[in-house]
Amino acid sequence: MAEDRFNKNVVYQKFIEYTNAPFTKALFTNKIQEFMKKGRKEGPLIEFFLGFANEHNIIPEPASFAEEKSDAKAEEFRLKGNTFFKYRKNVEAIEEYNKSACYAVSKEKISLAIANRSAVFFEMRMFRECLESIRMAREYGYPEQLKEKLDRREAKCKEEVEKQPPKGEYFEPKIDLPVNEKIPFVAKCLTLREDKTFGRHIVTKEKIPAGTIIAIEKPYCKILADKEIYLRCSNCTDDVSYLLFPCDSCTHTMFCSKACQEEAMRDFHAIECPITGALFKLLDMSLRISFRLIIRAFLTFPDTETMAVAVMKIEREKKNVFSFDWRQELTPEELFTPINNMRTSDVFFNDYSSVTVLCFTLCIMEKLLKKGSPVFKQQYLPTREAEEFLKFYLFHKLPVNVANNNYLNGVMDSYGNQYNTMRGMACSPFFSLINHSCSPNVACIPSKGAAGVMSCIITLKTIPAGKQLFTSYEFTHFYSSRSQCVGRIWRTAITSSAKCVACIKNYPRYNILPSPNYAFLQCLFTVEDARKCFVEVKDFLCKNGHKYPTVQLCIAEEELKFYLSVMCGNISLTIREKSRLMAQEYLPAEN
Ligand SMILES: C[S@@+](CC[C@H](N)C(=O)[O-])C[C@H]1O[C@@H](n2cnc3c(N)ncnc32)[C@H](O)[C@@H]1O
Repeated sequence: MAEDRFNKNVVYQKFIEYTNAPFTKALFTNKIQEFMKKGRKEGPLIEFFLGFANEHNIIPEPASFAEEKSDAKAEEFRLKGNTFFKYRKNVEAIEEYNKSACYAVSKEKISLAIANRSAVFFEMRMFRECLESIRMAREYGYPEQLKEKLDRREAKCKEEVEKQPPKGEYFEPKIDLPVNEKIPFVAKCLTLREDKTFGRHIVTKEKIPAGTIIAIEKPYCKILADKEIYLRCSNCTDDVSYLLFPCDSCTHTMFCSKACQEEAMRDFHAIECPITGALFKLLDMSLRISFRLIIRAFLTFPDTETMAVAVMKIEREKKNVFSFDWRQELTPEELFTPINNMRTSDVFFNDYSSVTVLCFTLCIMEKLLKKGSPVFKQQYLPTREAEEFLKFYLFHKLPVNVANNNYLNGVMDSYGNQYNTMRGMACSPFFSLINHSCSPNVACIPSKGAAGVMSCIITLKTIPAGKQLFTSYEFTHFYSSRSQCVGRIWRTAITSSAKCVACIKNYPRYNILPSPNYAFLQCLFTVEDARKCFVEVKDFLCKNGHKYPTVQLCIAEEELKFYLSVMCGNISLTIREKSRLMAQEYLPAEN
């Protein structure tokens, strides 16, 4: 993805050059200061930035990022996949084959790519997955003259499946405490409070022991990490690379079922499809989920005028997740209400660089929607007033959206790096009410439920009655320094006066966990092993929590998340394959 990073930088780099050049810097500073002084009239500021971007031709046309499907390109990716496969780089091979299917125009090329994918699953001894890919290759019209090869693979696969134990069941977490009557996905003892220091926040009315599952929530919106787009379903984010088939129109989107494809079309993809190339090249993951939240906001309403009126009412009423009875089916507008009413600190708008980045991002997104997505333009931008509304909505909601997302998958490796295991980001109405601390007492682990990926919230520490819940938005004190907490204005907008106990008490930094590499060990644990370890670690945290912070307790908190993650089947193909190779190298042969 180095190429993508470069492209993202090209646009931002151009802006940054102007921001730092003496003459334009003075111009920018002047405009931003004016905005800060004059009771925050954002109109002139937005117009200034949009005019500037236009005049200096900073943002390329969205169409220039579009990548046409082409059988020739598809063949290139398939051959690249073959090379990876030859050198046993299996996950990379699957990625290339899926990419090949995405770029292919003809059904035959799609079927060839998918048939090659089945060969990789065979090699990885994932026979059930291999059979799924064979079935799909046939559906796409695998050529008759090559049929024999596929038939042979299928027959061998069926033999192997017979020999394999049935697929292990994953643990479907349940809330460990009595649940809120009206919000069955949240424990009853959790309640919403609000004050000047913390804004809205969640407090427990009763003591909760460490290792307790306190909420299991369906995210309102999710997005895949860049590196996952040819390995996971764009809609449900599940790790089902053997089931993926391409979007009919764009080259960056795959689905695992017709149901997911339809849901994605309804929720975001009809708008995003013509600009997927630009989205990946211009926006990082946290901005992409913010963009998707904007799209979902519009799609909640038939037109911009209706939306503008509804948003005013929604903001006046200030409803949140606790304002609804979730036992009933909520309307799209009701589901959207707590999301629209998410908040971030106002200090964001007092910071020169945050406002500058916000304005750059607004310019990019406005252009993507206005020039790149005909469906959006036709439905939501028919008049000047509608265009104005979009700009204001972007300006006010982008900082909020960015501050209210969380990573999906938080198991760190031994260097405190969670990117290895990251599937993407999510935004959920209840979890977005939990404030940040570098010494968190809760964490969110993705789990699988009947309705797709869920955010499972678990306590890491015993929380006394009356105390607030905190999660870590980025790093904890044991991986990173204090300055990384208070300095993260763009993401959290936390002022130095905000109460983060780890920062106030200057909790120590331990840096590295002792295990060789957590992420890659996941596969060596069975669900049963993980469950046993989970109980032991939970017990350790409950008995020793009062001694916090110690290195053992910090490790135990990471372990708790790790074991729950294994129990929930949160093991990506990349990690599974790395663990398989590690096991081949280090463990005695089976026979
Ligand atoms: C995910 S929301 C948390 C809920 C938020 N307090 C509210 O009122 O909706 C993130 C925002 O909460 C605020 N926040 C988060 N952690 C905080 C803390 N430790 N102290 C004070 N404010 C915090 C910041 O404004 C941040 O942008």
